Amino acid sequence: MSKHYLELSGIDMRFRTDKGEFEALKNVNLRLKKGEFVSLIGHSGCGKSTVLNLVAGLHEPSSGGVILDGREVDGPGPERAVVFQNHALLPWLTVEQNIALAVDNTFPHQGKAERQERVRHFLELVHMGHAAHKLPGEISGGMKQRVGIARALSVDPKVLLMDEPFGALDALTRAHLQDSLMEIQAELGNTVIMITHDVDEAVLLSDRIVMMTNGPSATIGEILPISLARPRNRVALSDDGHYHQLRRRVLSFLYEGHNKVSPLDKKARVA
Ligand SMILES: Nc1ncnc2c1ncn2[C@@H]1O[C@H](COP(=O)(O)OP(=O)(O)OP(=O)(O)O)[C@@H](O)[C@H]1O
Repeated sequence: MSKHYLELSGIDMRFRTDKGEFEALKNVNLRLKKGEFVSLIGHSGCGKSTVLNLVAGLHEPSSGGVILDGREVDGPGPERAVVFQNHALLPWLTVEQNIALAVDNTFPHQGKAERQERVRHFLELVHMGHAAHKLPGEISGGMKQRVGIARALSVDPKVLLMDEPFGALDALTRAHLQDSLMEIQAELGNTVIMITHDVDEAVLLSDRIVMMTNGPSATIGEILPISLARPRNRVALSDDGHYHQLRRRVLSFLYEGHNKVSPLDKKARVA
């Protein structure tokens, strides 16, 4: 068995299109330790969501494979929970019912009281206990995202996959959620892969930042370890020289050399 918790090996991903085959990814190799927080960053269209979808089991790679905790990923499953940018809550169910649906589906053999306790626990973890009986349409975008995170965590996933989870939020709400996520991560020790376009977010949250080259045939260009001590404080880091060096390294990867995207390319929207 691999000593790595999550392993992507030799992954190529080709899509069939009207114009023939399109090779989105070429030879992607990545290994995560249990409890590691890894961010994926790269220009729009380089293949970040494709990598996440492969780990989620939503795509099957053209070559190579994904192994999680010693088992090959061959389809979606509750041990790989996904948090999307647009939360994807069911609008006709309350906040509590949205989480209960996931819990009931994943733990059908647990008693009702135990399942209810689990739902409550994760609602409290994201500070949403007070809104348990509200509908998604009655809460803010940031609150919806908290519920989405609670729902994903409530099924005890082996890996949490986050696709730009805070991308649609205003800067202050985003900062609050990043802080909450760091607290939750410190408490639960989840293994996380997060896609982001935000360099500051990547440096603040990650143990490593995986920087992808531009497609087609995108691959991992560089992996940057983030050795900043935890817990991390955004205000203190704003005066930290090492933080700025790391930030600069990511910016230079994205905007210099072969990864540079023309300013005319409207798809380039890396912050
Ligand atoms: N089902 C598909 N069929 C054909 N091409 C696809 C499919 N899914 C993705 N692609 C292509 O693969 C490439 C990578 O797409 P992907 O969505 O993974 O990029 P991304 O880095 O997540 O982009 P963004 O940052 O804009 O969300 C793109 O060129 C995209 O058009």
